Amino acid sequence: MTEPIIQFKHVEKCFNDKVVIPDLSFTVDKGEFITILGSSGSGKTTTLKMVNGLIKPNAGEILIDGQNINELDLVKLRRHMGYVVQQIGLFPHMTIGQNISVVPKMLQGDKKQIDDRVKELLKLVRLAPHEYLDRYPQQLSGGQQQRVGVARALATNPPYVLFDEPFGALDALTRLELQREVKRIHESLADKTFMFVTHDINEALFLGQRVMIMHEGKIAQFAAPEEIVRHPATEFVEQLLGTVRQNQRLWRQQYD
Ligand SMILES: Nc1ncnc2c1ncn2[C@@H]1O[C@H](COP(=O)(O)OP(=O)(O)OP(=O)(O)O)[C@@H](O)[C@H]1O
Repeated sequence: MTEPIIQFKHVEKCFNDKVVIPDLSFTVDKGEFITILGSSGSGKTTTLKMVNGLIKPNAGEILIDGQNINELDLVKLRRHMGYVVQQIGLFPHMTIGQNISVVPKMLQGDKKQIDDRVKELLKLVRLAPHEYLDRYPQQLSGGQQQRVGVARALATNPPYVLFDEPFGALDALTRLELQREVKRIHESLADKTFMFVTHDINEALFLGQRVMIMHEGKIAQFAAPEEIVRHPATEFVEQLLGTVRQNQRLWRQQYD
């Protein structure tokens, strides 16, 4: 049974009188992994930031677990939403263990429980605790830092995790490795809702159980990857898919 957990109803967002999102409606179900794909400036980050209340819409309704976001305590809401971004922002003077435990320490006092949780999270993102717990962020590679970012986002066991282009700055192989990890983590943690913004079509189709394709602030298509590939709903979606096909063709011409 599907259970709506994030709902946008006729949401509009303007910046300085310019309408960026004219009329956005969609529903995400509990436990889904949604990717949001679109060209630069199509409104992906704005949409994600409206989910955790960092940006307020000008009109329309946003419901989180059935409750209007305007009626929620935004500080509490954000503690229930992990957030992973490209500039992950680890505190340089804190160890990896301390970085992951910042918010859990604010919320509860039990040191032993928090220490155990941090170790469990490091294992989940495949960083051996005995090796990484006491290191400082600058002693980690970019990919390892992003793993810490994912662990930190999961530290309070949030029901939702939002990702904004988290792997955009990583090399192709590290990126692929982390995509697999995030997919595995989502599968291993029951009922967590993931929303993941990317402009990489391969990443979007690989990770998303459903992919929301945005174009100029509107949804061009919101469907399972197979459906998008088989039945692109608009010319824009066709063009996006065309970029993958073109790459495949070039690859074959050059090397087959
Ligand atoms: N704080 C702001 N003030 C004014 N305009 C903004 C602001 N934030 C975003 N915009 C504009 O809103 C539009 C959508 O921006 P958004 O960051 O949501 O796009 P995006 O799809 O995430 O793009 P990208 O892939 O480049 O990050 C853009 O035209 C952008 O210039």
